[in-house]
Amino acid sequence: MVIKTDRKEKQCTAAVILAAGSGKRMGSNTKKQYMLIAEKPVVYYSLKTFQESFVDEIVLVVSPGDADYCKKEIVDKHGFDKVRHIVEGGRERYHSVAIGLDSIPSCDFVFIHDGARPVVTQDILERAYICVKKYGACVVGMPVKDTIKIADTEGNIASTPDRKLVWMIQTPQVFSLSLIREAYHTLLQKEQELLKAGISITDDAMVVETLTGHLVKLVEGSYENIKITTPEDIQIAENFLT
Ligand SMILES: Nc1ccn([C@@H]2O[C@H](COP(=O)(O)OP(=O)(O)OP(=O)(O)O)[C@@H](O)[C@H]2O)c(=O)n1
Ligand SMILES: C[C@](O)(CO)[C@H](O)COP(=O)(O)O
Repeated sequence: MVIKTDRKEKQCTAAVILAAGSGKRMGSNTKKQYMLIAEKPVVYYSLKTFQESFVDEIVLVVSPGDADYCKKEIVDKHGFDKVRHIVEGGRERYHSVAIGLDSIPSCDFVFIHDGARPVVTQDILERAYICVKKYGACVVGMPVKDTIKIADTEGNIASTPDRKLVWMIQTPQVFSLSLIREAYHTLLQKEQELLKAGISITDDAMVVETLTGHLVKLVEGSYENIKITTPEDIQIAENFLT
């Protein structure tokens, strides 16, 4: 006899948190992921949010030479026991993502998140998770508030896209693990070809859009979910976090 139940198996969810950037635009001696906001390093905040979420395990990607510091001073110190691997990233963000993806054991979904976005919230993670279970590929973002112009190479306005269709893209970017692994595998195979064509890969959605036929759904993030990029962002994030 077969007994039907409505109970679904819990699906395994992993996160890759990226902290292997060099922070050139911040122009600080301390890498921006370790700069302090309310006495805690920037990357602490995303790790805390993921640690306290439904996500099962975390891979933290750091710059070469930073793993011991991160383990002792951030991960162990704050009891972030969902961090199962701390790995060294690569030259570009997409190299770091590919390395992070390689460290995840078998899981159903993966959240890829910039450690430089400390104001990510549980609500954002929940919305992204609902989306990815339905669509397999979802990125967090917000509709733009300003009018956006596309410029030509001389600094003149070339066109004005319809603002209703323009979003600024944030992280997390969330995918079925098999889809994003396949997309990144293809990216690394075609990297030279893409570079020659002048295509720069700045987010994970782009890897899926460009190299698979899979649609990527937009999910509402928050205007507070900023990426710490330049010095004034530290104070802005501190205002949101305290
Ligand atoms: N090779 C790289 C480059 C970036 N990142 C991470 O990707 C996120 C977004 O990158 P960005 O803001 O551009 O960080 P940086 O590369 O550090 O900054 P910049 O571009 O100003 O040098 C950050 O959490 C950063 O640590 C990474 O893990 N590996
Ligand atoms: C992925 C991203 O956060 C989306 O806005 C962003 O593209 C990463 O920043 P980078 O400066 O392009 O590395």
